[in-house]
Amino acid sequence: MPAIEVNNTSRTYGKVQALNSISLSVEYGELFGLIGPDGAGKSTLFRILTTLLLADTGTASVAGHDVVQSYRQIRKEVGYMPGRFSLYQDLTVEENLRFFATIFNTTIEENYNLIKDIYEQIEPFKKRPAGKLSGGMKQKLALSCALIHKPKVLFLDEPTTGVDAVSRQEFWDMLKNLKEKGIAILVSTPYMDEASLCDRIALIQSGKILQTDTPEEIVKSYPSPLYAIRSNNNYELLKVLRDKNYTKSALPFGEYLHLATHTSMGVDEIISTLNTGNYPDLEIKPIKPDIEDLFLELSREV
Ligand SMILES: Nc1ncnc2c1ncn2[C@@H]1O[C@H](COP(=O)(O)OP(=O)(O)OP(=O)(O)O)[C@@H](O)[C@H]1O
Repeated sequence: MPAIEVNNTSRTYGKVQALNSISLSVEYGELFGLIGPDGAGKSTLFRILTTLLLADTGTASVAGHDVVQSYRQIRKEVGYMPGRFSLYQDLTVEENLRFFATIFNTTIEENYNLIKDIYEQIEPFKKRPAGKLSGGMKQKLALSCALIHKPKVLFLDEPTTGVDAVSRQEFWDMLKNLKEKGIAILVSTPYMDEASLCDRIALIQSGKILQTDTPEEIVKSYPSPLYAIRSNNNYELLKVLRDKNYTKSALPFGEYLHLATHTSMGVDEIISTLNTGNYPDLEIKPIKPDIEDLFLELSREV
């Protein structure tokens, strides 16, 4: 039986359809990413799976227990790191951890093995109030607190939002170690670059899952030839490209434009359609799509 199973789950808030018939399953030892922008419905799904919110329709089970009938059992067996860290700001690092251990009827010592690698990094600051920690340290403490009762399933809602790049990388390394211990991990993120660090991902937008697969397969399913283009006037170039009949989509991506074409074209062929005098430093190269390209492609179809 999967660690998490969701079948046709929907939830509305008034007129807002936050989740629209979501289905997914996550195995033990799997790191599963829920990838989507703000407002996609990620937190709503987390709240349903951690038994804090009821779905309107559909069924879901976590660690083999139904989220409605066996909510007490689920609360004992899962760890949850909500979007905004759930730490007590006035309590010290050590007091926070002891508090979470106590409410789950355990001790720091009993499960120290599971959090050792993470907690060791913040232990030098154990007398510091949680409110005075950096973002990266808060994140490590929140993860330690979510793990202290040895959960079978871990829910992490945007754990890396607002955390510096080095801490983000360290955090993903920690998740890899945890899944190797057999814990199922459902993690949400708005950062597309983090998607490739998951075993499988679901792309979610406006309450709907657009696609579920491994990051590699998701990227492979991108349907068009793709080029990165840069010039001294990307704004105008974007408008020009969007008017070409070979263009399927043209979108800004940092300092480049990503151009998807209906059929495969040589770089020279594309250049020959542009008034190159207007773009003295034009640069164009075929590229492999990444998850963000696919996400935007799928979003266009919704
Ligand atoms: N309590 C609520 N009352 C009304 N609407 C809500 C409530 N909670 C969420 N929503 C709406 O439901 C939709 C999904 O929100 P949700 O918080 O699940 O998304 P999210 O992907 O987690 O994004 P975020 O990171 O912004 O929280 C959004 O349109 C949001 O405005």
